[in-house]
Amino acid sequence: MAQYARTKGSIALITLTNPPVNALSSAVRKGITETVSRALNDTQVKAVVLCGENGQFCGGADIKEFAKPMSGPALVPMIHAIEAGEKPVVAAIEGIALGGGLELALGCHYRVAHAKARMGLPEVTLGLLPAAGGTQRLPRLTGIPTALELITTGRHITAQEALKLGIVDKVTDGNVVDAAMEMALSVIGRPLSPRRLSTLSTPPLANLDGVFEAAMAQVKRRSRGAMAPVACVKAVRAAAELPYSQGMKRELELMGTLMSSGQAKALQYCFFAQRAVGKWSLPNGAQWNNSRPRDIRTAGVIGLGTMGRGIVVSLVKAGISVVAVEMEEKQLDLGRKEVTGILERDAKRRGVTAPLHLISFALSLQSLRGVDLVIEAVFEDMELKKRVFADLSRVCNQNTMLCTNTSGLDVDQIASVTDRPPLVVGMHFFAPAHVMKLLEVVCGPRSSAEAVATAMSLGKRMGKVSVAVGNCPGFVGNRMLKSYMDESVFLLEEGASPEQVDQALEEFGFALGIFKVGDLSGLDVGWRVRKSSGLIGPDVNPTFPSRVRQGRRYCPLPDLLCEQGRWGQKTGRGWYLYDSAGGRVARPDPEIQRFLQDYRLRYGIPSRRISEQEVVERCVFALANEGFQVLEDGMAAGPEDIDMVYVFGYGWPRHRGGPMFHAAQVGLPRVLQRLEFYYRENPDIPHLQPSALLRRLVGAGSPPIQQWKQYIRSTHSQL
Ligand SMILES: CCCCCCCC/C=C\C/C=C/C(=O)SCCNC(=O)CCNC(=O)[C@H](O)C(C)(C)COP(=O)(O)OP(=O)(O)OC[C@H]1O[C@@H](n2cnc3c(N)ncnc32)[C@H](O)[C@@H]1OP(=O)(O)O
Repeated sequence: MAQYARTKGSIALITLTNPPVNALSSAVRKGITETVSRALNDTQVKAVVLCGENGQFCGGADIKEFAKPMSGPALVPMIHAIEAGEKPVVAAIEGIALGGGLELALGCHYRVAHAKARMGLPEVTLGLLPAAGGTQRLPRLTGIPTALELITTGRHITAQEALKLGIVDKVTDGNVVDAAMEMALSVIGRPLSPRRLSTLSTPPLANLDGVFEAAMAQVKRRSRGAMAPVACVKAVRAAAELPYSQGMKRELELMGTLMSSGQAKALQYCFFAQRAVGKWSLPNGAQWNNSRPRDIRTAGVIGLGTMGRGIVVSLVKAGISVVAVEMEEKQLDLGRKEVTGILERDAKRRGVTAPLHLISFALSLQSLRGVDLVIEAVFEDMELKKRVFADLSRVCNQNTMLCTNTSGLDVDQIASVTDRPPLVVGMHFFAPAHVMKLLEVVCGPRSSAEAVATAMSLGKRMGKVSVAVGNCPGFVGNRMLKSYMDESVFLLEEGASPEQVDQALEEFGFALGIFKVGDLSGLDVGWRVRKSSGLIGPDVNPTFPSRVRQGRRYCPLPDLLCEQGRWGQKTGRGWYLYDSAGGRVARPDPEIQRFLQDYRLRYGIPSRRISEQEVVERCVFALANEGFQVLEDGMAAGPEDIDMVYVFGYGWPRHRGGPMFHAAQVGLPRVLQRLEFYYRENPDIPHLQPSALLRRLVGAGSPPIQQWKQYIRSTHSQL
């Protein structure tokens, strides 16, 4: 898995061969070890060039091997042998040099990169650190602040930035192997000691303590509860304070702790899950690799509210020409201003020109006649959406794909008013749509494979993680969210405060607690949905609203709050208090405490002390329990799909893998036992009743998450 050739007489060319990214599997490490030794021992060879086949230098360690016992030569001595060798070794970096791939290149004496190459040490995103000497060599080369930033964020850099930072010695537009050969020939005979990074000292830095303290504070703030960024700071500190050999010991020690951690397993699971969700399939056998997406060049967006604006920006940034339609002139002008502003700010940040020429604004659906695809983003109201789709069906070319950005309405019902149900799919974006990475692609029972393929691929083009989901109320994300939200308000009834629930969830790792999220997105949104679904209406006694609706426990607290005009940040008051309408800083509100006490008194609900454990278990296990039901109902293809929906759309802490992975990590028997306990205590909350799939999995001895699909008994799977 490393080829050896002697070229130009005195140059040995070693080529890594492990498609698609030349990951450093045990076979590749063996190949490199053997070929480097051969080159160093061949008296005809004066210099060595190391490259990767198929335009990729190296994607780093083989992540799949992390789950297995280590075999074959280790990376550290392999890289050390290259650096310590008496012949110059030049890395020819094309495509990518990531993780162990960049560490390998840092062990070489010179580095030449193609202008389009990208480099980085992304181990932190996998719950690890660059433990093949990366934390020790990079600070010696770039200085501590740069190394700290690159290692703790895992950010990829371009060849140009790498050149500026001194990480590569030369950048070429031409053939990188030829340029590396040329460099190799030119350095033969030059002293190698100054090129051995491990022998150098880190460049001096004033206020070392201050720099590391600030870095530590920053990583703790940014990635709450994640271990790897903290370990990365510690490892770089070792480079600054210890001789290389001791720094390497510290690097290994820190890596040892990370490698065996649940966080690393969760993050590596996420890496593969993110890729697995792109491999969708439908019950009729159509799937990602046998269905051709359409080439979308022009799109229409209807509705320029918050969602529509974000969708326009996402499409335009993907290079698609967009016709943005609003029915009222005032809304259109507002939308135009907002969209233009977002694109201009983004372009300024990136030092490019805003692609405003790609957008046109219109007041009539007629302007959508010739577009390839339309995304409707009007108000979440079935009758309104049906009217829009019936109109689109009349106005648009017969072949235009019609997509609805609904967050939970029946896509098939919407499709039924058109003349082309096979060309209708749901594209559920998350607010703000130009920022959030998740796209739920809702496959209606009549959506064609071509339509699904097109929506999935369009999502990818817009930089989204597209997840195919079934057509049920709330789809995957919002359907599960209901159990989670219900639990959080039930906890308030029983004695908790919004800040107590939020704190427990934020300590668990959520970016924001559920009540802060509610205030941010607007409490009136859910209020409207509850009204339209019949949960609130003329039958409900306004002075003493019932706590049972549609046959299950119901908490009227959010409705009572909305009736008081407490709609969240937009009104300056919600579950929290804000300085003014639109304020962002949440403060606990004593009025809410009184409101909750009065409520409990009125309904005779005894207030009790609720532990952090109960908050997390009831919210998170209820969420996962609904996830099992989603799987059983065939609305998600597998646990990975659910987990990616939560990681990319709902602020779920990535280092906990997703709700389904978390359940597996906690242990399915424990999750089952806690749900049984809470259900016994609250028999009026059906979503606490353990799902049949969870019971079956426990009965089968809790197989690994990758095998769960075998236990699903869905008879009408939509995926
Ligand atoms: C007691 C303790 C002892 C410790 C001893 C420690 C010794 C030192 C150990 C380790 C140090 C080094 C660690 C590392 O290097 S960790 C890996 C770092 N590299 C990365 O994180 C890169 C990951 N890959 C990517 O970011 C992307 O894949 C990409 C940018 C390379 C390419 O992107 P794209 O073109 O979009 O393609 P895909 O992402 O779809 O990937 C294609 C295909 O390739 C698979 N793949 C990619 N990278 C790896 C990899 N590093 N290992 C294994 N497989 C990889 C990917 O999964 C896709 O395959 P598919 O899932 O089957 O579709």
